[in-house]
Amino acid sequence: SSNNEVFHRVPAFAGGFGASSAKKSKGKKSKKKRSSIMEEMRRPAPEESKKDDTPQLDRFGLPIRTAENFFPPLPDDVELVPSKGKTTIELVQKSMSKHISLNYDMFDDDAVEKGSDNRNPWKLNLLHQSPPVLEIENFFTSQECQEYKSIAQADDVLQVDSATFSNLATSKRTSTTWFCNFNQVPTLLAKAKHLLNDLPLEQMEEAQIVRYKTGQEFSWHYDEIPSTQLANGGQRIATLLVYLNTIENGGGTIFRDLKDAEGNELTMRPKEGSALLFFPTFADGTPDDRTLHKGEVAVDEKMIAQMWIHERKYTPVVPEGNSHEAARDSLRSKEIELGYISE
Ligand SMILES: O=C(O)CCC(=O)C(=O)O
Ligand SMILES: [Fe+2]
Repeated sequence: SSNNEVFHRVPAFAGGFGASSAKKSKGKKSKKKRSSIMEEMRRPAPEESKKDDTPQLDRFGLPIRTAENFFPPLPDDVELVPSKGKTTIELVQKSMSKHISLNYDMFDDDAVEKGSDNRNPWKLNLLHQSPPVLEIENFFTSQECQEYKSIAQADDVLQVDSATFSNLATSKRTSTTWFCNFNQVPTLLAKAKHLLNDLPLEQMEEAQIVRYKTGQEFSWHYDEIPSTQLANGGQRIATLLVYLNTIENGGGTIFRDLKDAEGNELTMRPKEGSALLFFPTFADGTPDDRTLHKGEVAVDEKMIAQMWIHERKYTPVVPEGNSHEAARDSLRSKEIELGYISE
């Protein structure tokens, strides 16, 4: 199909590694050891062993991991500072001190984009202070959202391979992912570059468009990359995702350990054109375990465009032949069109 020149539709397991740092592994190990002994002690006598509520144990006698029990709780002394009150650019900048730089000059004191006369301005909402989680309202126009949805929906040829959960996996992802060629998504590239203070194109991972149909989800995970797989571009220092439609029920992006200003589990409800920006690791590549999150089970169909930002130059791996270089011209045209640079 000619669509294959534009993007490839691939099984949904790629992206979102559900990784764990050395620190987490240690915590997990001691936890599992403890519960293993507990399980041994509670093991039913042989004549009872057919009961349905017998815990499922693996060949080491450890409880079988599920997406819900795999991730250890954060230590009690970890810093968590929810957002209170209204967002100012000063507060955003302060909360971002250990992270990739934003283009602070483009915003006024109230974190509203300056001088965007005839369109809805970008507006930063600091959803959480430490770790920082930001919403960027009006990141995409409605028309841009439609355009990006159709990039994915144009491909009706290849089969979807969805469920990817096994005992060995830490996370379950049942959505469908389309990997875009850089030269097909100049708006996303130009806007990410502009927001992230002229971020080099080479640090951007392949853009993805993800669709969740009713009942589909991406369970708890970290966006960081496993420590054994950092050769290509190092860590993911930022996650940028753009919601392509507004959703009333289900499909939120939820952070397990973060609270909103009212004390509820921090949940971003998908809003057409809004972007969510958060940081799987600090700018130096140290994982930030506080950003454990999930894409909640969708009720209404949900679509997002997303991109991860790397520490260093990243070499694209999909689709075949994809390159940053091939996107230079379309990116430049888009930057001129959006008024980010002059001709
Ligand atoms: O769909 C969402 O709300 C979150 C997606 C996500 O966390 C991911 O793709 O890594
Ligand atoms: Fe994620």
